[in-house]
Order: sequence, then structure tokens, then C-alpha cells
Amino acid sequence: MGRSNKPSAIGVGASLPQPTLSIKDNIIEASLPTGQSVTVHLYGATVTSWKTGGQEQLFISEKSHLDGSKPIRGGIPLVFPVFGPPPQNHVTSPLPQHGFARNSNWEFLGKSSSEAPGRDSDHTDLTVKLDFGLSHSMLTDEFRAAWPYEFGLVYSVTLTTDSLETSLQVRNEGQQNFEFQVLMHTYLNIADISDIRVKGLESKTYLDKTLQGTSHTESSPALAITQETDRIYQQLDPSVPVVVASAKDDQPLFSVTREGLTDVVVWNPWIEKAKSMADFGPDEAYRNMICVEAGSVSGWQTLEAGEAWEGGQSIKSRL
Ligand SMILES: O=P(O)(O)OC[C@H]1O[C@@H](O)[C@H](O)[C@@H](O)[C@@H]1O
Repeated sequence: MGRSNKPSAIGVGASLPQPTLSIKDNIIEASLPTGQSVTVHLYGATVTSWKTGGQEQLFISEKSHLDGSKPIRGGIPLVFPVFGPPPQNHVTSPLPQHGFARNSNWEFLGKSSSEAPGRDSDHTDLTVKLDFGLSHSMLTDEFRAAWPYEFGLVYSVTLTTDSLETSLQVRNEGQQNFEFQVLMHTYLNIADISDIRVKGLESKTYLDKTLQGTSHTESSPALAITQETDRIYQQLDPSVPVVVASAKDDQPLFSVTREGLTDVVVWNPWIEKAKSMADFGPDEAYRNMICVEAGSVSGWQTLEAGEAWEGGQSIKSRL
């Protein structure tokens, strides 16, 4: 991934303009002096916008609820502690699909900025990190009863000149072990679904949720999305990027690397499912999105009392 052609670096020695932060109506927005910005709703700690090169990189449905009445349809909803419909006879069974993190009110813990080496030795790039927290005591009564564990989550959203990074720390603050799944449900904004290919999945095993969860091996080095697609790719090397590339010139549009997250879900609802989702719109917007979702969802992470786990993703965009 190349860095932005825009003036994305700041000369060393000059007094550095600082990132800006605005907090209004439970929405946090941070911008870098070089123009990149990120917006996070405290509801779900959902990233709802990531702009670079003046362009929106994330898809958000026009019909998405933004009033806290339903999980946000687009951006990066955070899935925790269960992915999909909870299994039967499991401790997560009373929870809703994808758990409670995306439909809970998080707190903003603060912003920190740092300087990272720029693209050459004369330059320094600024980054800004926003931290969000959720703990057992902050959940609704209903969620607290449904998942009775003492936990602490810290979700960090880091904006750099050429990437957006999201990472989650999960702490077990109680006396009992607990199990969880986690997924960063990223909706990437694309011009048209027919113009992209998903790369980095060849020879990997996946469960196809559109075919009763059966197991298959990916044969394509560059997957075209031509129908409803809902696949859990498993046992990926997190350091090898999953790339959304242009079908026309093979140039990467997005590149997603992970840490501690070995599964990647590729999802596009296609025509009928898009129409059936009340909060998805316009109907044909399925053409303008591809979800590449970094997670740990095939099995369960077990966290012993007093222990912590961390995982995350870094998304680079062509711009
Ligand atoms: O409608 P929801 O709950 O946001 O889920 C959207 C999709 O999320 C994906 O991660 C799942 O693999 C799909 O099966 C699901 O349909």
C-alpha cells in the first residue's frame, strides 16, 4: 500500500499542528492536520466514518438507525461476546445476534497523539488514538443478566495518515473464567461490487453460511462477489493482508492485516437479503459495500480470572 500523495507528512523542527477533537451528542470526531478524520458513535463504539484523501472509506446505510435504537448498519460495528446467532445451550444463548457490544453505550476514555516516523527521514507523521471503555456495570439490566461476567473492554481507534487501526483489549475482572468471540464488522465503501476482487484467501478453509455452514476450500486467488456471500475464512496468518483489489487493474483498494485475529468473514447480502433488511438502503447499496471482518469466531477464546486478551486490525486504503 502506498502512502497518500496528499501532503501527509510534517517537517521535523516545525511546530507541529495537533490533531483536533470534537465531542458532540455522543459522537467523537478526530482529525489530523493532514486532513484524515474518523468519527465514532459512543453507541456501540461504532466507527461511522473514516475519511482520507477527502473520500469516505467506510460504507454506511442511508437507513441506518443512529439514535441508539438498533445497532448501526455500517462503519465498524464491534461484535462481542458472541458472533452471529448465539448457539443453543450455551452461556451466550440469551444474548442477541452478535452480542451486546454494538448495542451498548460506551464511555470515551480520552485521546492521545503520537508522532511516528514518516515516509522519509525528514518527516514525522502524527497519529491520534481514541480509547473507549465498556464494563459489566455499564450494561443494561437485561444484558447484565444475560451475561453475568465482570469484564472490562478497552477499544482503541487509531487514525494515521494512511491507515485506520482498531484494537480491543478484553479483561476478565471477575473470579470465573469466561469464553468470548469477537469480530470487527468492517463495511468497506466501494464504487461497485463487480469491480472488486478479494485476495489473500486462496487455499484457505471457510464455512459457508449460505450453504448451511458447510466447509469448503477457497480455490480462487481473487474472489469475485457475484451472489450472496457469507463466509468465515479460518486459520489465516494475521500478518498476511486480506486485500480488496480493483478488478480492472489489480491495484489494492484496501488491505487488512490483523493481530491475534485468525478468522476473516467476507459478507455481502446481495439483492434479496439487502431488500429484506429494514435498515439497509437504498436497496441497491449492496453494490457499494463489502464487509471484510477480522475476528476470532470459529471457536471461543477462554479468558481466565484476572487475565487479558488483545486483538486488532489495521486497514490501509489506496488513498
Ligand atoms: O444483520 P446483522 O446482525 O448486522 O448481521 C449482518 C451479517 O453479519 C455477518 O458478519 C454475518 O456473517 C452474517 O450472517 C450477517 O447476516
